[in-house]
Amino acid sequence: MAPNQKVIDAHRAMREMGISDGTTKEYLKKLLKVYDNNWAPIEEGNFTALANYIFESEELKEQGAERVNGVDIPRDDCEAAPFEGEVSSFSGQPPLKRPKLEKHLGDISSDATSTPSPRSYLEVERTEHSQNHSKNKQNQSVSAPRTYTCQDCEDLYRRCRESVSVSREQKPESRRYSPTYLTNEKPTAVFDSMDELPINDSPQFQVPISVIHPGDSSPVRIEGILFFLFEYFYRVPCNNSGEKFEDDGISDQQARSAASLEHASIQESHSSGLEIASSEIGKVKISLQFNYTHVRPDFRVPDLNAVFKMVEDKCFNSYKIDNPDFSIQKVMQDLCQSYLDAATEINKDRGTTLVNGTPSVDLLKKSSVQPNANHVFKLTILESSLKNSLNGRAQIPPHISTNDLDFPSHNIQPKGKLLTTTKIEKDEDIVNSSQPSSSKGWVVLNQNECTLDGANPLSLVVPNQNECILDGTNTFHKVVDISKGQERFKITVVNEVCTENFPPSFHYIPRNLVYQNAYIHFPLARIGDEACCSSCDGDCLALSVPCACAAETGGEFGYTVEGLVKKEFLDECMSLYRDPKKHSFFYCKDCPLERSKDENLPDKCKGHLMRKFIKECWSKCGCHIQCGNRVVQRGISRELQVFFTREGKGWGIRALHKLPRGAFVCEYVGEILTNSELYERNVQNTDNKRHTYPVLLDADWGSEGVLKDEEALCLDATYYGNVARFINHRCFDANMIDIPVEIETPDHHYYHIAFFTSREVAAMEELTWDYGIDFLDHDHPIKAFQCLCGSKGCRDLKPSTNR
Ligand SMILES: C[S@@+](CC[C@H](N)C(=O)[O-])C[C@H]1O[C@@H](n2cnc3c(N)ncnc32)[C@H](O)[C@@H]1O
Repeated sequence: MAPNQKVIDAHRAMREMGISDGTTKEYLKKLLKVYDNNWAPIEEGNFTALANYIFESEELKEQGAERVNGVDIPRDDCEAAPFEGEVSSFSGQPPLKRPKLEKHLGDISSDATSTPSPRSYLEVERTEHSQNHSKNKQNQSVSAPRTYTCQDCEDLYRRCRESVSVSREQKPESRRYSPTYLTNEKPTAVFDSMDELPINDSPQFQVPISVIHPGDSSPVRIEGILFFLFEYFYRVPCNNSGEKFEDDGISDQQARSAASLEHASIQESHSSGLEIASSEIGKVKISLQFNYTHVRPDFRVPDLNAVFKMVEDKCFNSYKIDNPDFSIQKVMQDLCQSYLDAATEINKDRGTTLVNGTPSVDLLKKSSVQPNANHVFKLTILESSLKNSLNGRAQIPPHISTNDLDFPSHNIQPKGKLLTTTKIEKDEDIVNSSQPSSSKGWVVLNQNECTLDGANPLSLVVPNQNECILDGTNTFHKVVDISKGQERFKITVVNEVCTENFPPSFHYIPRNLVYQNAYIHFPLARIGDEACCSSCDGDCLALSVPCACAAETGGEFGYTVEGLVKKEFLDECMSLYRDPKKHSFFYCKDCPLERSKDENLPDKCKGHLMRKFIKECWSKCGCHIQCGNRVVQRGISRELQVFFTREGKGWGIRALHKLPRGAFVCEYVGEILTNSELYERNVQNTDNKRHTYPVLLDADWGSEGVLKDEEALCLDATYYGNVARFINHRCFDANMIDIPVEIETPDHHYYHIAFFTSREVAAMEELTWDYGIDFLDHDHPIKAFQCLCGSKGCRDLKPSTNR
């Protein structure tokens, strides 16, 4: 049988990184098992997931054994490995009771309190996370280990990665080719504004297991961009001489048209380098230089715009940047400006100190560029500036902040790409494009011409990212990006009200993560042809007859071409909320919620409101990621801000710009827990003084028969969550509504909760949601907060001291 083309491609990509065919074969087999033979996540980003898997598995081997959460496991398949953290099923006190149905204006005197509520959103008083952690630990230590089977490979791989990420905290990261597909670990961004802040209650509990998100793509990495820049700078003239380009996403046509553009003379370039960007006042410059004595005779300096265009195309492909304003030139300018900012006035103004306190001038003297030596490119990058230019999706390479890291450097060879591993020393290279002395030509990003105070300013300096800005009165605080670069737009945090600088610590995650036992497994084989549109192409919304993915919404797509929820659909969803009696509730025969309260003697199901789902296209569909039926999976597309409310509700969120009705704001993201796990968590934390943030995923429990515990799920954003955890409650006329969205799986026990505006929302107006709390339910084990929503139809009729 002829070898599969994908297998060939995988081997080729790995070879380029110096990985032998034997090694590739070994790990590719394992990874295919992990992904149920789904090639899409493996192929993504030129087989990034495979490269990471190999590097990290090899790293583990070097440590002597593969370990899962600290426990040695057999190297081959990690089978039969017990691991810490498995907890036997919990039984004990009853868990949280669901709030009863909300009342609405005009219906306040109805008997709605006796009807069930669609959602649960509860407050509990808690103290530090650390208590939680220690209790969890105690609990785990007495639990029975579980035996692994092959079916657990995916989870196992993720757990293996967890142990890797733990060990990374103790030693520098190494040989990490690019960000992983499986993102269960703590984000590796260097500039971690929240982490830099003086918060001492950082959550310490077990890191949850990641869920692969359909919209995953490699985060933008600056060194990746620079590599592309080298590549195309050199390759344009190569093609001119008739050599064939390797296929890496840039078409021959593109390359040829770039190659045919006007070339400058090589001599000119050598004498001054080719300047590609500079800071505003021109003090910091980036130029491409090459040693013409070694370069091929056909080498001509290409037109820079053509090179930029090629790199941008490459970035669009590799990083799925969908910002039309993305520009390499802008990135490079920001790089220069950030270098200058970081090194000079800006840090002084902010009173921040550079992490590396060595004056850059001294460092530069040490590493001035030698004519024929390995040339290095060094810079200092401020996260905020770079992220701006990439619309918030940039990730500063982790090696910038660590010592002794290896990462593949890009040697340009006449015949195309060759990736080698270059040792990176602190205060040394960021990008080193030098090549072995036997090589014929090289292209270097060189900061030779940078001058600050007359000295060559080459240095690696990581500025403090605690960008809390304090005015004279100490009442205005601003955190640059609470999402730490994980969302397309940065999400600032401001307090114009008091001196509370920032919300209590939590881990920002842009997508849901499995905590432990939740059964989230999406074999593509489970998605039948009727539940996807494999024959579609491009944008499904442009079809004259809607495809199969519109079936869930009655044969019409839920979204308009502008990306808004359709009026009719939104109206229906809102009426379901406003007047739930008109719509059906379902009553489980064996309600998982009641079961989790008392397994032996569960109460009767109180009922769950059937919800209307939107179904988005996904991996098995043939359409493009930009298809109009993929809104939630593309993530936050509006500029949001976390701000301190004046009414006493704590932090809330708002949009910086006006939002039309039906606009997607954000998804409710948190850890995916089973109901028992949530119950356990709450029982353990009843004496603590912290809020919990659970939301049930019960929108379709009725259609499933009897749900097992691991299928009855909820989201908890207490420790891991996104910006949605700051959305405050409003009893009546909230300006957002939550709609269940099916993306990865037609099984509705796991789905996404997406917030859409229920009316036009003005810029800077607080975004609110009706949690569905029954403030009159005095039997509820957790006391509801005193509502300060201020709406005319506020359901909290308790006498208030604050209102
Ligand atoms: C999901 S959090 C919202 C963010 C929260 N304000 C914060 O500072 O982190 C839910 C908590 O916010 C507070 N909250 C939300 N809506 C409120 C309201 N209408 N009135 C008073 N407090 C509210 C309650 O303490 C509630 O438990």
